This record gives sequence, C-alpha cells and structure tokens, in this order.
Amino acid sequence: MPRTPVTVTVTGAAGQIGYALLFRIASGQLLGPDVPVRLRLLEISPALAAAEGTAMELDDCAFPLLTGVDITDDANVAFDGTSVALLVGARPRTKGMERGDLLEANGGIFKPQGRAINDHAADDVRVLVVGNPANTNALIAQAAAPDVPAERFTAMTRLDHNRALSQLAKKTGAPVSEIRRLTIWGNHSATQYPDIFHAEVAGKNAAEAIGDEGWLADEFIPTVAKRGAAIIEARGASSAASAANAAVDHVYTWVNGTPEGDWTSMAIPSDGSYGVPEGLISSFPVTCAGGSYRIVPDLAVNDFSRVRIDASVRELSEEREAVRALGLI
Ligand SMILES: NC(=O)c1ccc[n+]([C@@H]2O[C@H](COP(=O)([O-])OP(=O)(O)OC[C@H]3O[C@@H](n4cnc5c(N)ncnc54)[C@H](O)[C@@H]3O)[C@@H](O)[C@H]2O)c1
Ligand SMILES: O=C(O)C[C@H](O)C(=O)O
Repeated sequence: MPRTPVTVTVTGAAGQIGYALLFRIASGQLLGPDVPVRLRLLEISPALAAAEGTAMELDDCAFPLLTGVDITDDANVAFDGTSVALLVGARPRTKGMERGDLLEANGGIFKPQGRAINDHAADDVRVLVVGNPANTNALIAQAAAPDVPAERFTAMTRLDHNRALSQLAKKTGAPVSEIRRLTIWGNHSATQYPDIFHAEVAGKNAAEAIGDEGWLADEFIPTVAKRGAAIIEARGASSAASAANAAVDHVYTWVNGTPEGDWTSMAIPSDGSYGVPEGLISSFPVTCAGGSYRIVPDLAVNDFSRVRIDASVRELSEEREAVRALGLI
C-alpha cells in the first residue's frame, strides 16, 4: 500500500535557500526514496508570485514522490498537519541595525510561526530553524509552542559541521568519508567552536595526528567560524546551496539516524550537559536513532575547548536575555 504523504513546510520558500532546497525535498532526499511528500510553502505576500513560479518548476520535474504543493502567506495554513517544518525565512540584518533590532524583527516572524506550529502541526512535528540568528530564533518559536515537546525545536549547525569536515579533509589529505566524530559547539555565529579533539581521521585521533595547535587556533577554527562571512564576501549573497544541503542532512539524520560509531552536530535545547545552561538552544555532538537524538555523553573537555565552548554559550545566554527583555520568550 502506498505510504501516506508527509507534509513538509518550508518558510521563505521563494528565497535563495528555498530554491536550492525544495527540489531536493521533492526528489526524496530529505526523508528517503520511498516517502511521498506534500509541500507547503510559506512566503510573505509580495513573494507569493515568485513562490508560484517555483511551484511551476516543481510541477515540471514530475517528481514521483511529490503529491502536491500549497502556497500561502498564512502561517496557520502553512503548518496545518506539518511533520517537518523548515524555518528558513528570516529578517536579515541591514545597515544600521543593532543586534537588539534584529532579534526584535525576527521575533515578529518566529513567535507567530511557533504559535501556528503549536496550534496546527502534526503531533510528530520536527522543526529545524535555518533563518538567522538561528539558535535564538528557534528559542523564540519554541517558547511560543508550549504544547509541542521542547526537544522538537532545533537549529542548524550542520553547515558548520560539514565545513569543518571539508577543512579537516583538506589538511590531512584523507577523504571526508574517513573523518568521524567532529563536533560544533555553541552558536551558529563566529563564536562557534569546531572541536577536533575527539575527531578521528582514518581511525586515528585528529588532534594528535595533526599535532599543531597553532593551525587549530589560527586557521582551522577561524576558517570554519567565519566561512559564512567569507561566502557573502565572495558571492555577494549568503550561502544557499550548501545551506540547503545541510538542512537536508540535518533532517535526514534526525529521522534516519547517525551511522554506527559516528555522531553529528545539531543545535538543540540543552539539558545542562557540558555546562551549557538548561534550555539554551546550543550545538552539541549528538547521535540519532529511531527519530530521536541524544547528546553524546562523557566526552573529556580540555582547557582549550572549555574556554571556547564557554564563550559561544555566553553569547547564546546574552541573546536569550535580550529576547527575554523584549518579551519574546
Ligand atoms: N543556519 C545556517 O547555517 C544558515 C546558512 C545560510 C543562511 N542562513 C540564513 O537563512 C536565511 C535565509 O537565507 P536566504 O539566502 O534564503 O535568504 P533570502 O533573502 O534569499 O530569502 C528569504 C526569504 O524569506 C522570506 N520571508 C521573510 N519573512 C518571511 C516570513 N515572515 N514568512 C515567510 N517567509 C518570509 C522572504 O520573502 C525571502 O523570500 C537567512 O536568515 C540566512 O542568514 C542560515
Ligand atoms: O547568512 C549568514 O549570515 C551566513 C550564514 O549563516 C552561513 O553560515 O553561511
């Protein structure tokens, strides 16, 4: 018997990431090659025509797994019965905008969307926030959805994880497929900490095999943490295809599991592990199985890592205080 289609909602569907993402979802790469999907595209009214154009192109691909596409500017409609919510649309920082202004503008987007998820989504809804500042936008949406289990709200650091994998592969000459157990800790921002102390390259500890703390501190970490800015500088627009790819990876792994012996990085509500204050949506090393994730326990954290994890987590705490002061959580 054919499976019931899974409803997947994408916000900001007419944007750059949306354009790179929708075709991959419709082709089965998000949930698997045997899972039919129904897409719901949420956009602001002026962008509905562009979203219609993308929907025409989706039609023209004749994807066997795509059972329908709905386009709307109403969040209550967009999240009706949704099982996977990809929150991509956000208010970018523009000239003269302070961080508080940015958080407030995004509160105006993520609070109502969280409420709509709360009121209309399917019981098994899983939420991935991509729109920046992703961790704190996820916190805002989560706070507006008290009936949805808190752990269903996640934010994306898989792009940072993938960037770190590639940089490590370049440095060591090993293929990406031979690198395991990398971790991104903290915020999806320049304070994030890509940690290779538990990573393995072809079965050997990465930090020991490289044995060069200078490279780690002065090249690897800043390259990964500032890669988003470097792409904006080079392309004149923020990463889109790689961000869409990471969103597909994040959800696919969450639903289908991490490979044996490996883990991934996801920004998830902290349970207090590793000294990260409870409730902050911070990136951790996680394993996934049976549709759930679990923080990898009992990793040793050395002084080099501790100070960097703490710095990123401090930034997240400040963002949480700022949105609390604005009444957004
Ligand atoms: N977490 C990550 O790793 C990561 C990586 C890359 C980009 N991003 C972020 O993803 C976001 C989207 O990037 P993009 O390049 O697609 O931007 P974009 O400007 O091309 O597209 C954003 C779209 O969102 C729409 N939008 C705005 N407000 C909306 C609302 N209330 N409801 C629905 N849609 C709305 C806009 O109309 C626009 O079409 C940005 O915030 C960007 O910084 C995050
Ligand atoms: O959109 C941005 O500011 C950068 C983006 O988050 C990225 O990491 O590529």
